[in-house]
This record gives sequence, structure tokens and C-alpha cells, in this order.
Amino acid sequence: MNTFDNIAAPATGIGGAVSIIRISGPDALAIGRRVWRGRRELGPESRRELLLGRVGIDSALAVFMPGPASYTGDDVVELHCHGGQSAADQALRSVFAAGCRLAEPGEFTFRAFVNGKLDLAQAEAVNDVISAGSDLALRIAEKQLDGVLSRRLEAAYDELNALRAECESHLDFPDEELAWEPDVPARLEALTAQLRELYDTRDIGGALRDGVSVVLAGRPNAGKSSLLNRLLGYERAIVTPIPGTTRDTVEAQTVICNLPVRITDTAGLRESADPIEQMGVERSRKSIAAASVTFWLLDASGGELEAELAEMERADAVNRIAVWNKIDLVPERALPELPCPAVRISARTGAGLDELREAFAVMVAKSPRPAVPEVAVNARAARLLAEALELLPEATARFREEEYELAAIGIRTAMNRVGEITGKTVEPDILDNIFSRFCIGK
Ligand SMILES: Nc1nc2c(c(=O)[nH]1)N(C=O)[C@@H](CNc1ccc(C(=O)N[C@@H](CCC(=O)O)C(=O)O)cc1)CN2
Ligand SMILES: Nc1nc2c(ncn2[C@@H]2O[C@H](COP(=O)(O)OP(=O)(O)OP(=O)(O)O)[C@@H](O)[C@H]2O)c(=O)[nH]1
Ligand SMILES: [Mg+2]
Repeated sequence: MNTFDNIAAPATGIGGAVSIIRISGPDALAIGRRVWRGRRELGPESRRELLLGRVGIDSALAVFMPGPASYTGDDVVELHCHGGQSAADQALRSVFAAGCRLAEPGEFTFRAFVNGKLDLAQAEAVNDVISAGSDLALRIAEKQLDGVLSRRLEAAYDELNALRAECESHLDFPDEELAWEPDVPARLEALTAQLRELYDTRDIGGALRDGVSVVLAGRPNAGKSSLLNRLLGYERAIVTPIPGTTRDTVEAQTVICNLPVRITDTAGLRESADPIEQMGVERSRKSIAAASVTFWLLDASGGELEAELAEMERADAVNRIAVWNKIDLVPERALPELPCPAVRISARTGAGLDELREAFAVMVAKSPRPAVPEVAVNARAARLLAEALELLPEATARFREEEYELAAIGIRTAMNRVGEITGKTVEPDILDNIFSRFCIGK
């Protein structure tokens, strides 16, 4: 990615009423002027004003945002054309003809990073904002974009740097005992605790970014597909009184207690002579093994409680919630105690659904009503924090043993790991890897 090129790309998806084409680079204004004509000329006077004019045959608005006060930090021109493929295409063609190339995925945000408008943690948050699957996921992404995580990491980085310098002064000036900071180990420990607190947000961070995978499992006819439809609020899967209705896995997305969820309905588990059904059951087992939470459906009205429970035990699914269904048919029935969280619901009437949702939120977020955490780190940050957390107790011990050189090396390495999260110290291939996962135009 050459940061001096002029780049352009559609900034909006298809299907909208307006299509925005974004141009960024040293010649953005000249290119904008060549392709867009209005009564007034695009230029420093029209800074951040939307002016009406034409791009080719389409009437379009244009705005000039001079760098460095722009999204990328370079000069930016946006053309707001009519929606649909044709208007945007002809505008884009004239932009390319005027001397732009198509931006690579994430290249606008990459430039914002290179120009110091955003650090790496904020740049990653841009992608999180776009892919946020729930309000909660969006809020946490917006906080990271605002720099909440970055500020904490910057403070940790500065403290590590100060402590590293302290270790080195023990080496460089071994006779100046009086000037030494007395509490280096205590400060190292406090810092380690802060980094661990950040590290401990990785599970909820992963759940918010990737969604939690939930599988609906159980014997045929237990009401898995009925529950799927209930949770989604529309008739996604076929429901019939015939056991073995669902043959293949059915996937959908939803939000439960503000957590984005990828949910899979499965074929009921049983032995069957039908080869197609057996293939479906095979898929069910695979989905159960891959999911992070299992809602295990049990027919509370059935005559075969033992068989259903045995099937559940045999599957040995992780993080399961036992869901006694069809409770509307047997409201008073005493049901066996189970070794896992259990709720009583009716997929038919909707009774107990809130309890199920809460049991799920407690399992995933340790709270029935997950609040917006200040920060929740992603997998990359968690990996780097884990490395720092491994080094710091070691370095603290070395310091106590007056092995200042080893302590300094450990602290410096931990500091660089923390710096990698915000992009202070980072390899180009890591940047490529991060930005290439963005969409074109971002
Ligand atoms: N039309 C349009 N809408 C958009 C964006 C955009 O680029 N274009 N955004 C992005 O994709 C998001 C908004 N984010 C932005 C962040 C910073 C700046 C910007 O120009 N910052 C300058 C000046 C800020 C100011 O006016 O006070 C700066 O930081 O110096 C623009 C958009 C969402 N909506
Ligand atoms: N009374 C009552 N009937 C229910 C309830 N939930 C599901 N049913 C009925 O039970 C039957 C089976 O429901 P499904 O949702 O298709 O069951 P399933 O677990 O998906 O079954 P398979 O796809 O065959 O594995 C249907 O006739 C549903 O209407 C419930 O809460 N109460
Ligand atoms: Mg079904």
C-alpha cells in the first residue's frame, strides 16, 4: 500500500438511496474538481459544506475535507451520488479516469493509522463497529474507537517504560542508592493486576465480536425447532408433530440479552434405519461438538424422561442448559434434579423464555443483564497481554533478587507486547493481516 497514491472506493453498500464515493490522497481535491461540477467550485472555501452539482450525468453532492482534519488525515473528497449500481459505477469510472486507483480493503483506515488519526486498537474498533451484532457489541466497539482501551494501554506502556528505566538506573549508577524509587516490585505488581483485568475481558470480548454459538439439541420432537422460531420471532424452521422433521442443521442469527448469537437447530438424536436421517444426526453431533453453549431440549410431557436424560448425558455437551419444554402440558409435574442449569419453558406459549435467556446470559457473561463493560479485548490483544503477563511476575522476582539486567529485559519485552496492541511497535505483516480483513471502502 503506497500511502501517497490517490485512492477511491464506494463507502456505502448497494441498495441504499445514496451511494457515497470516497476519494483520499494528495490530489483528492483536483480529482474531485475534475469529476464534479457545481455552481460553486469545490475548494478550501467550501470546506465541509455539501454542494450540489453533477458527476457525469448524475446530480450529486460533494464535500471537501482538507487534511489533516479528515477521516484519513489526507485530503478527502466525498461524492454523494444517487443510489443503485449505475450512478455509483459511472462516478467511480470517472474518478479512476481522473487519476485514482481502487482502494484496498481497509486502506482508508490504514491511512488514518499511518497519519496518527487512530491507533491500531482504534482502527480494529472501526471494524468491530461495522460488524457489531448487538447494541452491546456496538457500544463497546464505540468506546474502543473513542480510545478507552488505548488510554489504558498507553498508561501501562508509560509505567512499564518508567520501571524499565528504573531497573537500568540500578545498572548504570549502582552507587546512587538514594535516588532510587523504593517501590518497583509493588508498582510492577499493581501494573500486572491491571493488565490481568484487561486480559480477563477476553471471553466477553470474543462473545461480543464473534457472537456466541448456541446449538439446540435433543431427541426428536422435543421442540427444538419450535424454540428456534420462538427465539428468532419468525417461522424459520419447519415444525410438525412428526418426530424426525428436521433433517439438516438450520442456522440463524439473533440477539439474546444483548449478546449476538449464532444459533443452530439440529436433527433430533436417535437411532434410525433411514440413511438420510442418520446423516442429519451425524451433523447434529458435529454441531454440538462445535458450539460454545448447548440448549438441551427435554420433553417434560413425555413418557421417556429416562431415555432423554440418558441421551443428554451421553452427548456430554459443554456449557449446557437443560430446557424442559412443553411445560404447558404438565404444569405441575415434578421433574428430576439435573447436574446442570435447568429451566422450564413452553416453546408453544412462550412461558419461561425469559428465564432461559437469563440462564444463557449468566452462563456467557456471568450476569442476567450484561452491562456495557468499559473495555473488552479481542483475541490479538489477549494473546499479547498473555505474553506480557507471563513475563512480568518473572521480572518482579528478578528485581527482588537484584538481578536488574534480567528484570529490565523482561519489562522491556512486556512493554513491547503492550505497545503492539496500540501499534506503537508492530510488524508490517501484522498490519496487513489486520487491515486486509476490513471491507473495501473502509
Ligand atoms: N459521510 C461520511 N460519514 C461517515 C464517515 C465518513 O467518512 N463519511 N465515517 C467514517 O468512515 C464515520 C464518521 N467518522 C469520522 C471520523 C472522523 C472524521 C474527521 O474528519 N475527523 C477530523 C475532523 C473532526 C471534526 O470535524 O471535528 C479529525 O479527526 O481531525 C470524519 C468522519 C461515520 N460516518
Ligand atoms: N404443547 C406443546 N407442544 C409443543 C411445544 N413445543 C413444541 N411442541 C410441539 O411438538 C411437536 C414437535 O415440535 P418441533 O419443534 O418440530 O420438535 P423438534 O425437536 O424440532 O423435532 P425434530 O425436528 O423432529 O427433531 C410439534 O407438534 C410442536 O407443535 C410446547 O411447548 N408445548
Ligand atoms: Mg426440528
